[in-house]
Amino acid sequence: MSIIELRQVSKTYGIKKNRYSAVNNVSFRIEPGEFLGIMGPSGAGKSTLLNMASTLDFPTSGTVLLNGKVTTGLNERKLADFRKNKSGYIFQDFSLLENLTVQENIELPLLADHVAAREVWRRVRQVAQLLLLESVLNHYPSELSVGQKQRVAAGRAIIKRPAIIFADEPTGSLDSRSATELLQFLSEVNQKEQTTIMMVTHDPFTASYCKRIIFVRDGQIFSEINRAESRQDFFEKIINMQAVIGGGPKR
Ligand SMILES: Nc1ncnc2c1ncn2[C@@H]1O[C@H](COP(=O)(O)OP(=O)(O)OP(=O)(O)O)[C@@H](O)[C@H]1O
Repeated sequence: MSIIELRQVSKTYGIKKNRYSAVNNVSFRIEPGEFLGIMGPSGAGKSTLLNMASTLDFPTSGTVLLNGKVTTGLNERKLADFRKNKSGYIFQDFSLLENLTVQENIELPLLADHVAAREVWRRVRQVAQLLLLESVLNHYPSELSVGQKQRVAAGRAIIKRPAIIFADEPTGSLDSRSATELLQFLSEVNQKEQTTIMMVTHDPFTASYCKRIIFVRDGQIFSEINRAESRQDFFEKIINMQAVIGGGPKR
C-alpha cells in the first residue's frame, strides 16, 4: 500500500480576481522505502505539494491518503500522530531553538513521549555519531556552522525513526561538502532503515540522490524519471530534463 497518495489534488490561493492556482489536478503515489524528488522551476508548486503530502497544508480540492486512508476522514488526533510520530521534517531554515543546546534540540521530539532518560541519551548518541555531531552536543546553534545546523535539524527529524522524512530544499544553504554529507546520510537512512523520503529541490546534484523524480511545472506534473543508472548518469539525465522544463535555480 502507498504510504502517501495524492488524488487529483488542486490548491488555489487568494480569492476572486486574486485567485492563483498553485497546484492543478495532480496525482501521484509514494511507496514505502522510496526516495522521491520533486523538481521544477521556481513557483511551480513544489513546496505546496510537499506541504499537502505531509498534511501541513490541505488541498482546495482532491484527496490525500495516508496509508490508504483519506486524510479528511481522519480526526485531528490521528493527523497529529502522523505529523509527530511518523514523519520527520527538514526545512532550509533549520528551525532550531536557539536557547537549547544541540543535544536538547535533537531530543526535543522524544520529550513529549516520556521516553526514559537512558533511552533518550542512547538514541541521541547514535544520531550524533551518524551525523558527526558528538563534539558539539553541548554547543548552542549560534556556535555552529551552517552545515552542522542542518545536521542537527536532520538529527531532530530522524530521532523518532519516522516512516517518512519530508525535506524542503534541505541543501539550500549548505556548501557542497556539507550538502554531500547530508545527502549521504539521507541515502543511508533510506537504504538501511527503509525510511521513505520526499524531497523538494531545484538542485540537480541534490536530486541525483533520489531514486525517482517528479518534475512539476505550472502546478502540474510535467514528467517523471527513475534512476536505473549510476548517480552520475542520473545527474546528466536530470540536467537534460531541466533544460527541457526550464527549472534552474531560484532567484
Ligand atoms: N500562502 C500563499 N499565498 C499565496 N500564494 C502562495 C502561497 N504559497 C505559495 N503561493 C504561490 O503558489 C505558487 C507555488 O508556490 P510554491 O512555494 O509551492 O512553489 P515552489 O515550486 O516551491 O517555488 P520555489 O522553488 O520558488 O520555492 C507560487 O506562485 C507562490 O507564490
